[in-house]
Amino acid sequence: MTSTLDDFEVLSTIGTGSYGTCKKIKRKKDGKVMVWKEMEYGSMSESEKQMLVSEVNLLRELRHQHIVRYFDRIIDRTRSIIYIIMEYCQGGDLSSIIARNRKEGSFIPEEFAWKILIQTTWALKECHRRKNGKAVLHRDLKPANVFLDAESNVKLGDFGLARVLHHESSFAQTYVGTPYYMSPELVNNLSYNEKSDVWSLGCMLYELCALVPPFTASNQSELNRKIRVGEFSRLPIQYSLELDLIIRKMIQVEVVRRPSIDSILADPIVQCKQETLE
Ligand SMILES: CNC(=O)c1c(C)[nH]c(/C=C2\C(=O)Nc3ccc(Cl)cc32)c1C
Repeated sequence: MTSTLDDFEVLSTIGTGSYGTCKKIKRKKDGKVMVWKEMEYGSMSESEKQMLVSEVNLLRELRHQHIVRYFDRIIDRTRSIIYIIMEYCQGGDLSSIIARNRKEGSFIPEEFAWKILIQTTWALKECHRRKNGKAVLHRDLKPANVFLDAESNVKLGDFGLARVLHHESSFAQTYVGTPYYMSPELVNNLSYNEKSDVWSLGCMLYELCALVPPFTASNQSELNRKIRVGEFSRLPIQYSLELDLIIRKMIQVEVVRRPSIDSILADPIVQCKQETLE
């Protein structure tokens, strides 16, 4: 049965992302806590609206323990707002964790970094699996789009919608922030592919450990130059050679030398670390 706005009580606003506002809600009939992401679509073109609808339908099909669960959507045509109702992730997002650790001057434990690496890789593997012939590439993997449940397990969210809102007409209006994780192929205007998500995963894991992105600059052209060169500092010395090495492999400028999702999961160190998670 399709939900209506009256079925829910809004508890609080928990995030204002680049693609809309996230609110913590409670379903009145059973008290279940969820979230909805409000997205105003009035300024979208017809093709963007159609892409948004097909994107939401694609989200509906994806069911995985490390992907935020999609429950329903409500469309308020009088106010041109779509409400996407999804799973509540009590642990919040990785960007808040990075900001807190940076402020405290404390590094995250290595075992937590391995857990995020492994569970996010599993989530990307599911995203990249063909669904009705359509690959769902994340396109905007970053700490603000990776959430944690009450047991600090990864819940990948906001994927795919980036493809809709990156379209020129809405990109300029809604996209905020510096694209620190842009892959060399995107910088060089080449096509985006599964390994572009691997590049972003490596950048995200690097920032989770180093508390700064691998590439920083004061302007886009300098950032693009650094990304093309692909040189960055080793992780802080607290982290093992193995963790530094696998992240370094992901942040390879040459796509063919970058590991695939499957080869990351097949890595002996990852396999060993995964056993400790199970
Ligand atoms: C500081 N962050 C929070 O408190 C926070 C919490 C506890 N949950 C969230 C966000 C989500 C959440 O809890 N579930 C979600 C599903 C999809 C998307 Cl795009 C976002 C969320 C946030 C931003």
